[in-house]
Amino acid sequence: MLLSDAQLEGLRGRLIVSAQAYPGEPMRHPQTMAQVAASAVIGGAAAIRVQGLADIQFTRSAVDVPVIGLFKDGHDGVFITPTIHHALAVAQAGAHIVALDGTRRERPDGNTLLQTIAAVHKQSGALVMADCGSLDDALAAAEAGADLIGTTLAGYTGERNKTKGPDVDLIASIAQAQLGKPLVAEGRIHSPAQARAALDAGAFSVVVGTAITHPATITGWFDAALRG
Ligand SMILES: CC(=O)N[C@H](C=O)[C@@H](O)[C@H](O)[C@H](O)COP(=O)(O)O
Repeated sequence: MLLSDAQLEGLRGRLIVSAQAYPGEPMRHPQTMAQVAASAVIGGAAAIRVQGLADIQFTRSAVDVPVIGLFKDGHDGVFITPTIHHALAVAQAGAHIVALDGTRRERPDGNTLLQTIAAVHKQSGALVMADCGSLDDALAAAEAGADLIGTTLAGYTGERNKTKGPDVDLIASIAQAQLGKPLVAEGRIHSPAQARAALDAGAFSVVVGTAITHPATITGWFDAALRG
C-alpha cells in the first residue's frame, strides 16, 4: 500500500498508537483492536501500529490514517516480522509501513536485513520501519535501506539496558547521527511528558502502546500504587 511523501511528512512531531493484545488475552480479537485503533485516532493518533494479519486488515478498514503492520512469530530472538515471507504477508494485508526486526542478528530465513527490505520494496508498495535495539542497529538499518528507524527493541536485545521509561539516550544518539530517515521513538513511553521528551531528544514521531492500549498493565500500575 503506497504512502506518499506528504503522508509520511504528516507524521512529523505526531503520536502513533500501537494497539496490541497478547496471546490468550481477552482483547485479542482483530475487531477489538480495530476499535481501539479507531478510538486512538479520535484522540489524535496520526498513525496506528498493529500486530497480526487480521488486525492489519480490520484496522485498515476502521481508520483513515497510515497503518504500520507487523507480524510477531515467537517471543524471543528475531520475532518481529522475522522473515521475507512474514514481511510480504504484512504488506499484502494492507500495511502502509511494514515494521520488522531491524537488528544485526541472524534472521531465521537466512536473509540479510538488506535483502529483506529490498524484497518488500520490490514486491510491494510498502515502506519499511526497522525496529532497532541500538545505535549500531540504526546505522546498519539506514544503510540497508530502511525508510524509518524505530527504537522499538532498545532494552530487548542485550545491547542496551532496559530503562524504566524510554531510552532517551539512544533516541538522542540516533538523532545526532543524522541518518536522513525519520526516527520513531518507541518502547516504554508511559506518559505525555515522556512522549514530549522523546520528541525533544530528536525523534520524528513517537509510538505509545501499553500506556494507551493495554488495560491490564495500566490497571496493574494503579493497583500497585494503592497496595503500596
Ligand atoms: C519489544 C516488543 O515486542 N515490542 C512490541 C512491538 O511492537 C510491542 O509489544 C510494544 O507494545 C510496542 O513496541 C510499543 O511499546 P510500549 O508498549 O512499550 O509503548
